[in-house]
Amino acid sequence: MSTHDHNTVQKVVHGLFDGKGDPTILDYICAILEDEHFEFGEDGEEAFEQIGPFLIDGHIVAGEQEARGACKTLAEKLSLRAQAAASANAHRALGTGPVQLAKADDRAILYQEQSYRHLIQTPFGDECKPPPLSEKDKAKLDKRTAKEEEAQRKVLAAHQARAAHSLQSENPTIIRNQGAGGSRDVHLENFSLSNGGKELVSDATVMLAFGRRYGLIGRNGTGKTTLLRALAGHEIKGLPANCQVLHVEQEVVGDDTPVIEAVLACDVERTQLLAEEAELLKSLNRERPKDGGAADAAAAATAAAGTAAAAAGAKPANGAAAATATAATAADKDGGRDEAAMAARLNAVYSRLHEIDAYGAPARAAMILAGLSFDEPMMRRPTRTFSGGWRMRVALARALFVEPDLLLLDEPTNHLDLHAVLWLEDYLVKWPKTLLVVSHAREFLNVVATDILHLHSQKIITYKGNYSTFEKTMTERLKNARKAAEAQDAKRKHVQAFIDRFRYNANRAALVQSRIKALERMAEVEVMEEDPEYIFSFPEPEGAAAPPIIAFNDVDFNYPGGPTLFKKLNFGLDLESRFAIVGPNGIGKSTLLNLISGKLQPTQGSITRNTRVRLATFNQHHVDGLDLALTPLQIMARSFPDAKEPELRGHLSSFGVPATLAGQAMYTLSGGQKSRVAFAKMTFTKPHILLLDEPSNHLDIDAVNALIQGLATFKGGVLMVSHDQFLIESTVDELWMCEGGHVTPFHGSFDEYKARLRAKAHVAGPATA
Ligand SMILES: Nc1ncnc2c1ncn2[C@@H]1O[C@H](COP(=O)(O)OP(=O)(O)OP(=O)(O)O)[C@@H](O)[C@H]1O
Ligand SMILES: Nc1ncnc2c1ncn2[C@@H]1O[C@H](COP(=O)(O)OP(=O)(O)OP(=O)(O)O)[C@@H](O)[C@H]1O
Repeated sequence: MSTHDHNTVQKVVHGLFDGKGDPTILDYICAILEDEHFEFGEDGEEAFEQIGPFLIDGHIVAGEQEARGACKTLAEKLSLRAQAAASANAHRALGTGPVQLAKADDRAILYQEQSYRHLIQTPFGDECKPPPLSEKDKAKLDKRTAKEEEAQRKVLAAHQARAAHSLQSENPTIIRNQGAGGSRDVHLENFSLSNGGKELVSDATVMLAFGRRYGLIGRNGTGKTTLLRALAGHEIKGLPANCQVLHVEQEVVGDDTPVIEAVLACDVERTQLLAEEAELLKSLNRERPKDGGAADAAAAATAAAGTAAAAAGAKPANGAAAATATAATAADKDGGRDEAAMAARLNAVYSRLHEIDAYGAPARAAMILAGLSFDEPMMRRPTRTFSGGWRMRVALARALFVEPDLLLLDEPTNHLDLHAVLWLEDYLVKWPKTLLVVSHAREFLNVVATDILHLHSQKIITYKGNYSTFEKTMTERLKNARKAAEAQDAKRKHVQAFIDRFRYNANRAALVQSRIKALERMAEVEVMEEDPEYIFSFPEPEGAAAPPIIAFNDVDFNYPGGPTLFKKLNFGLDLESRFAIVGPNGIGKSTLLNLISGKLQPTQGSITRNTRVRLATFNQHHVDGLDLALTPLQIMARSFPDAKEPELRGHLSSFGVPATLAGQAMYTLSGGQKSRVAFAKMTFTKPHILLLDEPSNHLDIDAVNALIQGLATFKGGVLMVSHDQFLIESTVDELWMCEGGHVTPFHGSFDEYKARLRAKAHVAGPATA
């Protein structure tokens, strides 16, 4: 426990970190240490858990090791045990000194206030209320809260600055003629990884064989993204220096570059050669050969229109031959030596352009972009005109175009519509190099992965086969291990019984001895620790609501100045409704949810809504909108000031946000962990209708199962936009198709819907496939 003596803590902390870091952060750390319930733990271990991230992210210490050392020192100086020893010494040396009662100051008031806050705010609560706070104390409390929040924001800002710096990477570039000779497999041996002082991977060994496609799975927050980042940064031993690793993590920067150019720019050699060609042609006063650069636009247009054949065959008739002719003519006509040299160089440039398939590049780039749902006009638009989600697709297109030795993708299907997911699956199946993809989408993993890497209990185990095979193997292994453990246990008991029975029997002494040895030799059968099961518990809607809950009557909608998105929509929703809306990006699915929720109003027609009905929406904007500086508990307390802390904690925990996570700043949470907080926030009002926009994005496979179970027992209506086949098939009764301004039921299964989409698309493979 802490001494919670304000002055001592201030003196020790400021003395230890003299001049380092932001004083506000140091004050915040002091406030944490002064908490009378603060535990330092053995050698300051618990202190490290709590203040380590602030020390590291606030740049007060250089790294984890220094943070641990500092926490140990703080424990030695400030823990109650240390204080008791010090005071015993002081007592012996000085006798009893005056006790400064006045120092049981504002902290005590604050803690009293904080622990009673909910009672104070519950006017009719029957609990015994503490005496009301004076205005002065209230002001003190507000000041303290503001100060703490300011410190939290500074820590967040420091973290964001560091993250932005470490993510600043060069544009991905095609690297040719590399890695010739030698094995292109990657052996990562005995590596460990941690994040914010939390050990995520411990002493793991992983082999990535060239040409295989690995699906990396594991519960939210186990460290998958951390592993990809470490690989991309070449921070793990065993990754050959010449292995080109590309991690698609950040969207491309928005500027005036047209989308297709942003992709083509990755072929730096091509760009340089084309620039040199232009220079040489200018100096030689020549025109560019007809079928050279002009092929770019035509190829882009054709491929974008979906003619994949054109993507493969849009090379110029013979750029090099044309160049030879140009060069020869130049040399003959002018006879100048410089000109001849330039012409020869131009010839070499054309040869190389031809060799690297420079004229096929625009078609290839366009084909990839088309697969990711960019139409031709979109390919010509500057990247700055696109939203983050679309710029993420440009980043993905660039990586596919570059074709690195090791491609790292982190939940790529989250950013895509079903059309694009199906295209990507088909494209990756033909991927000629090594792929490591984090995904929670079963179908995607079933199609794409040749192997599964399971990150669990800080270990990584490789399973051959796709996700379904992994699931079967895992279940089988667990069953066998449990059986073996039971058999071993029975055998032990049997041997032990023999020993107990004949222990004092001199005739059997030798036998007993040998059984004791046998018992010692019997190894424990290791049974993999199973993750705790949980379900998302959606509270029962509060207050009866008679149908019709929501009815659309001849609803038309368009954004001001925009095209008509919906025409004469007529449908109703009630507590029994279980629908999923499917349709391509930009067709209006989110708009429809906004019309239902009342965020948008129809331009024609009307929507009637039962006024007693509570609707709750979950979408990525809600997840992204959570204040990263605050903890999940603070977020809940702000949104629901009348609720009591244990109730908020319980609710967070029912969505897989346990106590430790509830007190961690949001910015330290993984994608899936953040989604759970958004779920908890959304459902706290006990809504009647859930409007879920891609709810399974970021959730791990067990969490999706938990969501499915939760929705199965939910007593209200559900309308979701999703491309997650497993989720849809497990939760909804009907598919609604958003198409041509209408929303109509699709009479068929999800597989039939997919077959319909696939029939429309045609996918060409990667360049070297
Ligand atoms: N400062 C910090 N303090 C404590 N824990 C931290 C800190 N920063 C990160 N973490 C933890 O490190 C882990 C990082 O997880 P990472 O993002 O690699 O997980 P993931 O497996 O990719 O998760 P998801 O499936 O949700 O994307 C999380 O458990 C997170 O809570
Ligand atoms: N606030 C807005 N103002 C003007 N146009 C908008 C606005 N929001 C969306 N749009 C446009 O309306 C169309 C439908 O958008 P919406 O987001 O509803 O589509 P969606 O089917 O949900 O797409 P996605 O699957 O990408 O989320 C798109 O063309 C979009 O650009």
